[in-house]
Amino acid sequence: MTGTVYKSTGSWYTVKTDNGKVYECRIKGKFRIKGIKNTNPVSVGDRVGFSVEKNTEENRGIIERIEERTNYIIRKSVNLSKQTHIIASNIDTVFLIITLNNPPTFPAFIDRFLVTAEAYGIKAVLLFNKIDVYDEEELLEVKYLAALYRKIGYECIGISAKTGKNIAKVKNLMKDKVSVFSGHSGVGKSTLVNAIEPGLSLKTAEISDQHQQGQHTTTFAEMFDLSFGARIIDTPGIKGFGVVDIEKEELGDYFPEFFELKPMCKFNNCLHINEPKCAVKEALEREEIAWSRYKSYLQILEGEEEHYRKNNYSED
Ligand SMILES: Nc1nc2c(ncn2[C@@H]2O[C@H](COP(=O)(O)OP(=O)(O)OP(=O)(O)O)[C@@H](O)[C@H]2O)c(=O)[nH]1
Ligand SMILES: [Zn+2]
Repeated sequence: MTGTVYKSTGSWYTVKTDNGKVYECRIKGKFRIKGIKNTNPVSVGDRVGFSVEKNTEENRGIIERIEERTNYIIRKSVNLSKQTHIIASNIDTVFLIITLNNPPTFPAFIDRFLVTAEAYGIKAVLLFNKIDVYDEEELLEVKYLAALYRKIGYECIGISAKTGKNIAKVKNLMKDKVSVFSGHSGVGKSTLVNAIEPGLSLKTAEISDQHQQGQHTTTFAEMFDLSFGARIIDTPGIKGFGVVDIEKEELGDYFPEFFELKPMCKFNNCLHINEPKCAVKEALEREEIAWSRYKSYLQILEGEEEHYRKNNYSED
């Protein structure tokens, strides 16, 4: 039998077949995937092959194999074993919910999030929430930001989880896909999920300082079926949508508008800092690339973790 892992509690995995039949499965013996040093061999979102256990309670199974993952998001282990914990796998879209204020979501944070999504190979969509309360000036800022990120290739939608504005568009993007919702605490994740699927309440967690990641919370990701053929993975207690180690040389590749220009840089290993004839810096001077993006790039490159709570627009 084959199915998808909907829930994992450490030793038991809830697996749903394509016909909707649910099995509680275990793993037999040491079950390891080659090349991955992780604490959990099977994660929510995995497609698995399993056998139904005979002579036991009904709907029990043993997982025998995992299909290759298209992607997965991770958390570093809290102890120093250098192991990683796979939070979830096979994600189609990750939605970042953004508000200008109450709470503020700064471009540096958005950029860090997008870099992570690029590194993971997951499509990212930006949702600007609470547009019902913005004044004209704030709406202009949303428009500006949306235009900035659309130009790079990211889908952007202004929404109101409260009034229902553009929620149908979000649902459309989610149909037949597996989605994850992220954003700071208070941006409206719970309200949005409830607008999308009334009655479903998730324990959606804040994306927060990576410094707080050490504060271990023993909660587990879980996948939910929605009424319109979409699926959501809820990641409660997981601070951050994961941490990826990115080499300095590859960071620019996760800024799509930089990556596109890289072949035109004089040096093929150009870091776009002080190198001569750098196509990225030239585009920056012509204002074809946003300065806020370049600032975020330099900050990530320098490993300045603190900056994502500051506003890269302010003149400093
Ligand atoms: N005006 C307005 N308020 C909203 C909207 N969406 C959410 N809110 C309000 O924003 C506050 C926070 O919303 P939540 O849905 O609890 O935010 P959350 O992201 O789930 O927060 P955490 O659970 O802390 O992660 C609540 O008071 C909501 O009523 C919106 O579109 N417009
Ligand atoms: Zn360059």
